[in-house]
Amino acid sequence: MLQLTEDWGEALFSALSRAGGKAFSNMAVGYNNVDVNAANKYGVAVGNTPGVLTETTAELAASLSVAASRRIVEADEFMRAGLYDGWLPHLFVGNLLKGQTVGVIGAGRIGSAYARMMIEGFKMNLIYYDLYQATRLEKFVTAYGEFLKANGEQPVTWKRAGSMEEVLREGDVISLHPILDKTTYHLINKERLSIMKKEAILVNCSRGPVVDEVALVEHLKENPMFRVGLDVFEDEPYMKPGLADMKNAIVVPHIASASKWTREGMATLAALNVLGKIKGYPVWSNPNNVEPFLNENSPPPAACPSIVNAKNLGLTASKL
Ligand SMILES: NC(=O)C1=CN([C@@H]2O[C@H](COP(=O)(O)OP(=O)(O)OC[C@H]3O[C@@H](n4cnc5c(N)ncnc54)[C@H](O)[C@@H]3O)[C@@H](O)[C@H]2O)C=CC1
Ligand SMILES: O=C(O)C(=O)CO
Repeated sequence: MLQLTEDWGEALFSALSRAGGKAFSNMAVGYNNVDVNAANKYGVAVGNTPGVLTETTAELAASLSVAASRRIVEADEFMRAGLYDGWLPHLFVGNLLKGQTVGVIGAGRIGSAYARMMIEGFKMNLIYYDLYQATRLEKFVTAYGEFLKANGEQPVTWKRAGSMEEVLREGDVISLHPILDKTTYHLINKERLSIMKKEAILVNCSRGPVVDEVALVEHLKENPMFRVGLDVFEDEPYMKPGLADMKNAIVVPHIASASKWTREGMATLAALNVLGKIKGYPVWSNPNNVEPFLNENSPPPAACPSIVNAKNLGLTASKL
């Protein structure tokens, strides 16, 4: 069972295979640290831990969105420094979320859960970009909009953007939730930052290299009302020079999945991936529904919860 901080490629899979190893599991849903082709070559099953991180990670993204919008960290530092002198009309004025547009790039499990939180919680309108249509999310926003309208409130709306640039231009708060691969490396760069609104909020709880962090530091310097909330960094555990000095950046150390329930669930799924393969179990048919593996009152199904290269290795799917 491995951490997402370890890079697994040809040399390690070859060594694992020579030692008789047949299975490996990341204790993470993202597996950009794993060379799956190399694992395929040596016949090693690669597990991950989907589903148990969804709400916890989305909640941190929502927390960063609110904290950045309302300048909570700056205000906290000001208070602790003994600088508060009494109420002032212009003290830490931030952005109202209600009625604004939330942009989501990568509307998969976490991106969709985050979108719902911002829509239900703050009545924001949605614009999203993904390679695939997020049908369930669209249906939810439509139904919620109708509910609000029936109650005499302004309905929320959704739009699937034809390009990422459309989201960047229109979003007031934009949260990044794609996987990291070569299509999403430096997805947010100097040019794309320049088309965002001057007072936009950018949140990244996906992977650090999705954002060109050097370009981001420059952008933060030039646009003091542009704010970011970052859980992940290009060269973890380090930050690019200058980022730590920026008042308009909130930075936390890759804690988006750090709730007790989630971390226990991740450990359980990772262990069951490996154990299941050793026992010769088939692969669970729906890795988006891993609840049956997490019930403390009944034994887990006789299956590996999530093996990402099951098809490549010709592993059988569970009929459960
Ligand atoms: N900060 C943290 O602690 C955590 C970070 N993560 C990161 O979040 C990622 C997403 O996790 P899930 O939502 O569970 O995965 P998911 O697979 O459900 O969602 C990823 C979405 O990104 C979309 N996508 C892929 N390439 C894209 C592109 N070029 N442009 C736009 N969208 C694209 C996919 O179509 C998919 O809908 C993970 O791969 C991981 O890297 C996940 C959990 C915790
Ligand atoms: O599961 C992941 O991808 C993580 O980043 C864990 O925090």
